[in-house]
Amino acid sequence: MAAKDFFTHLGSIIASLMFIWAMFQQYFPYELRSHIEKYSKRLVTLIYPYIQITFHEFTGERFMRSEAYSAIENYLSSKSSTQAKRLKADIVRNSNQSLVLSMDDHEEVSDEFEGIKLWWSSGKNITKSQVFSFYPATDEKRYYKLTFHKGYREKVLDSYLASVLKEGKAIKVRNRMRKLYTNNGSMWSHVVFEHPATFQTLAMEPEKKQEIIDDLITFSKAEDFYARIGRAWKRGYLLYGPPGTGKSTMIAAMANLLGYDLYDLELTAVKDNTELRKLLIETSSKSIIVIEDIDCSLDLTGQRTNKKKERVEGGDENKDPRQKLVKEEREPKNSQVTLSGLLNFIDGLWSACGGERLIVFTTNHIEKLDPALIRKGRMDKHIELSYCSFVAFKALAKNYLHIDSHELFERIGELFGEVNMTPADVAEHLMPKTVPGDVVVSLRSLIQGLELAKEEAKLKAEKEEEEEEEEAEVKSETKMQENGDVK
Ligand SMILES: Nc1ncnc2c1ncn2[C@@H]1O[C@H](COP(=O)(O)OP(=O)(O)OP(=O)(O)O)[C@@H](O)[C@H]1O
Ligand SMILES: [Mg+2]
Repeated sequence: MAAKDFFTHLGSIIASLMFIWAMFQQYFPYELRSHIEKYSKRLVTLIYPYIQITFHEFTGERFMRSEAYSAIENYLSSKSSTQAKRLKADIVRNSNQSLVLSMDDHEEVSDEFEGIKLWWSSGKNITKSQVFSFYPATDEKRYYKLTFHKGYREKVLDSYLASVLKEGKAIKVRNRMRKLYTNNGSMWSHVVFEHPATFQTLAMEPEKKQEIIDDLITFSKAEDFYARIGRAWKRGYLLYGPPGTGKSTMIAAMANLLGYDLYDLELTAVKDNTELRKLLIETSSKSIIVIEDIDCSLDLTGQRTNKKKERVEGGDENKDPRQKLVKEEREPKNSQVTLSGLLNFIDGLWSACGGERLIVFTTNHIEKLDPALIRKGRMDKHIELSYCSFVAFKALAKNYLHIDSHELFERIGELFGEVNMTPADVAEHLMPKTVPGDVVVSLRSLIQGLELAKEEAKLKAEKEEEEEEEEAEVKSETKMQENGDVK
């Protein structure tokens, strides 16, 4: 730091000398002047061993804010808050309305990158505008200046700056206000996405939860990997399980974990494959595209598609189903969204526009889906969300009641081994009752609920057994009658 300061002072002394020189240069002959200028510049670069790069806030068009400038601003915000003495504060319009600090003009912060020391300073040029302006601020041109030793030129230009821009953009994404898009026909409309669900509040087996979190984080950081292997940067998740087991909650938690936007795609409102493609191309990078209840949205189970084709083609069952799908693609534009249209989009034709995207399908009936739709590579990860286990219940109890253990847990544990209850139902019992926060009331209510469910399950099983017996009896009677007839 001291060395840099020394050279900075030396630089300003030389600059002052050059200023004096500029005032008196007219008294020297032209040739001598150009020689002196040339050698003085060389002298400056020789004795001033630092390189400076300036990033202006506005470049090119007057009102276009430089992307690099705002990325640097974000990148420096954490450093500024710890190092700078004078700070500027502003509120970011994100879901938390958080305060973002940046260094004030003419402040300096230092940074380190692979052992290299660098300095960032902020400043502004004030130009006196001759024209009367309603926007006097535009006459102040802010900039960030990066200073580093010339020995590190390549490293800084090749890797450091790229990493600053990348991290700056990532911080911006984390701070931005996220959106929930829904489609009305072929148009997206959006509202601010403010779902409080997180993976911490999601009740499921801890190992399974951790595996999903790791998978998501790995995906979000794997840009280079996807580029190298030549795959579109996307990943498909299929969430399946009974209603109320946390599929939609998990999607919100995913969006909150990664800071992505959500596109809730209502397939039934999409007219055809062309419209589907248009909608998907309009989705932004860093987003999760969700198709809920895929089995209900459309009859994408394959059977109907084939049946439809059979009608068109005269029911040739031996035909390769793939060929059928290709043909169906060429059907008139008024046709509904087809399985093949959806498969094409998952296969990455649409993702030529780049950027990371997750595609999430949810269903209550995985067995009803066409295997082509859910094979690996299309839906990379299949996640089963199931009935509440005792471990998941403990997570809910901690979240809802702030307790890790209780004497009633033993009985609850036993009941969870005997009866199925969805996390949504368990959560309902744990919601504050007449006396808010009364743990015993909530736990008793859950025990009652579980016992009732057990009773119902028992009655159902008995009924089913009876029906089976009756059926068996009817069958044996008909068989006897048949045998009697034959005789
Ligand atoms: N695993 C869970 N952890 C925490 N809360 C849960 C969990 N599962 C369900 N819930 C609670 O139950 C409610 C309903 O869950 P959710 O909407 O996520 O279910 P779903 O699986 O999407 O159901 P459906 O198949 O009907 O769409 C949520 O508001 C949430 O509070
Ligand atoms: Mg749901």
